[in-house]
Amino acid sequence: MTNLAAIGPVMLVGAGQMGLAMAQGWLDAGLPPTNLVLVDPAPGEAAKALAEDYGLVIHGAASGLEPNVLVLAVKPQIIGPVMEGLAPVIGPQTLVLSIAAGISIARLTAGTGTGRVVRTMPNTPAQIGKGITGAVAGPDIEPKDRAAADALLAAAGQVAWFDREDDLDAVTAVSGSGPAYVFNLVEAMAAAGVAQGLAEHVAMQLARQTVIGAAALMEADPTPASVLRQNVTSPNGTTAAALEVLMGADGLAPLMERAVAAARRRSAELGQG
Ligand SMILES: NC(=O)C1=CN([C@@H]2O[C@H](COP(=O)(O)OP(=O)(O)OC[C@H]3O[C@@H](n4cnc5c(N)ncnc54)[C@H](OP(=O)(O)O)[C@@H]3O)[C@@H](O)[C@H]2O)C=CC1
Ligand SMILES: O=C(O)[C@@H]1CCC=N1
Repeated sequence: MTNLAAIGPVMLVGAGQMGLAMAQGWLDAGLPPTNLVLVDPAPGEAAKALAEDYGLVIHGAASGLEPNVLVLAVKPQIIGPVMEGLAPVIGPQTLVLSIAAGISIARLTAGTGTGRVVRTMPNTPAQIGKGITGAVAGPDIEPKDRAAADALLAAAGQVAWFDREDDLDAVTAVSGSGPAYVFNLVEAMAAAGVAQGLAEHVAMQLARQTVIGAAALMEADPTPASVLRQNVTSPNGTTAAALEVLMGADGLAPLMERAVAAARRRSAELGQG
């Protein structure tokens, strides 16, 4: 694996939720803080705290800096003008990584003036090195670019490369947005516990630790999720009663299918600008 220290200066444009989660992953994996520059015209408290902790500089604009890797972590809605403003710092040495939902390689190439682009879709568990990122290489990506991109993305967790760019909208809908579905599951389980008479804080403790425990069990044990589910399900017991509802014709599977389809549609729409 490429040593992160060997990658050279990395410029993160957009020090928001996802950009900072990735930055934390890179720093934890050995990117020297002196090789990381943040660009954000109005950095929030979390960006300021990270900068303070690691001695990072936050620039209001990118002028004058020449990164080897430029990471676009702004909202898709403003990426056009942001790319225009970055023209002075993008040179032949610059590898561009975008994490913006829906923004195609064609738009990234046109906007940055380089085909050395990688379109990616990470997720927020990147912050603790447990994310998963989907990635598609642009037209002028060479093996050394791909290795550098892979090293940065791997610092945030697993990396899955795709040949078909279209797949990235589906990746966005499953794993990019996916952590929110799991957090919403915790909220729903806690609310259901309250409806059954539990105190709110106890219901939340039970729901949260159940999801944490189940995720940790999946990480420790490669047994398929369906078998882990069956291991909980005593014949004719309480879990079977609940799963009859959850796995029914109008249960979780069709609901999740609709939710993921909606996210995929939105990803495609964001790409239209
Ligand atoms: N959040 C997530 O889980 C994921 C997000 N993404 C993608 O990451 C990108 C960022 O999303 P997210 O982190 O959620 O959004 P945030 O709003 O948290 O982060 C975007 C950051 O960019 C800043 N910003 C605004 N204008 C500029 C500018 N001109 N130059 C530099 N920075 C600027 C924003 O500042 P201000 O708040 O002041 O506008 C904000 O701090 C999006 O494209 C999204 O699709 C991808 C995967 C997962
Ligand atoms: O909600 C969004 O649009 C971004 C992309 C994936 C997760 N968050």
